[in-house]
Amino acid sequence: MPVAFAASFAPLQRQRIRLRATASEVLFISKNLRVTNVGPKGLGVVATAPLARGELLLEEAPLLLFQNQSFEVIFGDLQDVLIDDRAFDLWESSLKETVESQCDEESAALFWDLADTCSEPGFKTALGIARTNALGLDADSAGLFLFLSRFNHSCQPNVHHSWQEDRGTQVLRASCSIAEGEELCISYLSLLALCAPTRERLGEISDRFGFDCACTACSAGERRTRDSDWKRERLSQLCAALSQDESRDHEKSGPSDGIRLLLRKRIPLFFEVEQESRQDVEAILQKGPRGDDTDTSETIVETIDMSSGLREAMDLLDEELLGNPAAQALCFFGGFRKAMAFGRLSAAKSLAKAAWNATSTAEGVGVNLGSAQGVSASKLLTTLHEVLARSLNLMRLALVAAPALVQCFYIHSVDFFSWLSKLILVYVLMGTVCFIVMPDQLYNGMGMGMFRWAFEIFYPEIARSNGSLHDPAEKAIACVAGRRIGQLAGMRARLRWHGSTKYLCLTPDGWTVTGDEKHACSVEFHSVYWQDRLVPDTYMLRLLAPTSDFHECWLSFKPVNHLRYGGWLAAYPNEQKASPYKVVRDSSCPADACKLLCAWTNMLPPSQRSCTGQLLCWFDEMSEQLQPAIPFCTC
Ligand SMILES: C[S@@+](CC[C@H](N)C(=O)[O-])C[C@H]1O[C@@H](n2cnc3c(N)ncnc32)[C@H](O)[C@@H]1O
Repeated sequence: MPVAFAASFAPLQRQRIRLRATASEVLFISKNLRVTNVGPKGLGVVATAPLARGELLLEEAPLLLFQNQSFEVIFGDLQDVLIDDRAFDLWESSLKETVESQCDEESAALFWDLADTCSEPGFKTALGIARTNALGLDADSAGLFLFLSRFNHSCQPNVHHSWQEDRGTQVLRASCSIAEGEELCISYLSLLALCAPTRERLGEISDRFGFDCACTACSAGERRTRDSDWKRERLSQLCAALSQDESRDHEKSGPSDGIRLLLRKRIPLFFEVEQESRQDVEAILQKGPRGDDTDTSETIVETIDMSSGLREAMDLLDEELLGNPAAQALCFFGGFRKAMAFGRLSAAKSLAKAAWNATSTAEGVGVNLGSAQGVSASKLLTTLHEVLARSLNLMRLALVAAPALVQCFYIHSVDFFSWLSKLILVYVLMGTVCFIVMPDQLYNGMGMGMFRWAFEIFYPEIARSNGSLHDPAEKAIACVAGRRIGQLAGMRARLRWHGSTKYLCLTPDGWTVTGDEKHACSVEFHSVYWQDRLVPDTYMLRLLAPTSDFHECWLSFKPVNHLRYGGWLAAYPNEQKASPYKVVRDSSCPADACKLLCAWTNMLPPSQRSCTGQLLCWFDEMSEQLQPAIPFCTC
């Protein structure tokens, strides 16, 4: 029944979070991309300005989602049904009807404009367009994206695409530096399939996508192709060895930090170059690399130490896959797991960091905090809290000013020094009472960084703040978006002043202002290290404001002067000039918000930098349905 079939093509609902208010499903698009004719491949996307490695290029939600039966029929095991004319017609009209009835006019027109290399030349079918352009999202679903569909394939891709399930979008980032005028290509194949020899890749692309790949890697000369095939095979052996289960390594070789490569019997390239070494090579192939006769199986085993294996893998990745960060992340992650299994903690730590950095470059790991919407009870609480918080601020101000004011009445009746000493005494007493009664507000909200030592003695949990990575025994763990405050690195958020609908926005000249949601910029959390140690709960904030010249600059705080709290926020192109921010959730925060404190300003010498400071703004916890991001690339 066509109706039942139609229901299987579920066009995605409109995304709640939009970076650009357009009618299409494109949430972000770099202004440095252009769709143009790229020769025999048809249309393609080229860079109109140099692009940096890791730069965000596109974020797009699918126009159509193929799942369950529709996926199986068009891309999966049930494709055979389409050989039957009647079944083909039913599916074709069902997909057509879905496009026409459920997509807006502009999107439908763009859909019909997409390439169709599966149907007869000069004739387009909806199924042909879907097959030519849809991209696998996971093992049993695929999506059709209007802009992403213009990216051609390359076996040496310079753009990495990742499906970010929590946001329901494909995110594209440059995987290497890209020059102006260069074509931007993604890989339609998995990273593993990219390591196959050229002939196998060409076969797979032809079988699965119906075209002959004309990328630079596949159309290189015979010699270059052989060299490349050899390197890719070596790369896949290294990757396989790195991702192999560590427990098996232990069984075979006892605890060591070596990795065992299982080499297929093959004639390596140098064999053809150095004819005279033929006998040596044959001997090795017969007896294994060390010349022992123990391994008589089909494979040859080579054991190399992990660090040289990793270095070799990185070199090969640079040569063959332009230093693909997603592949790097997989290798580093494999290395990390091995290092953990071998008990090499410091190596594991740096490998985990390398894996995380590579993943951030490839995928910009993160989720968008968005704003908590539509819950009227929580809105009411928020408003109440806001009223209370403001009244409390007024009371604090009155309390701080009262002794000085009262004392002023007596200034004429006593000598100045006894008047001053009384005033100081009153303030010391007040400070002590506050230190006992409301220490967290005093420490976090009033810039008491210089008294950190006192807080560390009496209130270590406040000085450290909650949610820290460094105290696994901690009971009350503060979370934002389901993540501990110490683990926000890679996350993206939009900052909203608590209790208002005003967001952090950027002016064209790089200053921050408050504005409505439509103009809000996002920030990306980056961990802060001081003398190679992670500073707990503290992050550098990278601004994502694609339409501004200050896109991907760093948020920095500039105080008015040393005497007054307060200052300006601005975007700095240079990370060194930016200030870190500490995320805090203490008893003064309402249930759905955290505080963001400027952790230190660069005006202070490092020895005096503290983790407390000016209260800048609050940011809302994300709404429940968004999940934390996947920490490592899954390719
Ligand atoms: C998703 S579309 C890419 C955009 C398409 N070139 C266009 O004009 O809209 C996929 C089609 O582009 C062409 N294509 C993509 N990558 C190619 C490559 N490496 N070599 C040859 N053709 C390619 C093939 O015709 C393929 O079916």
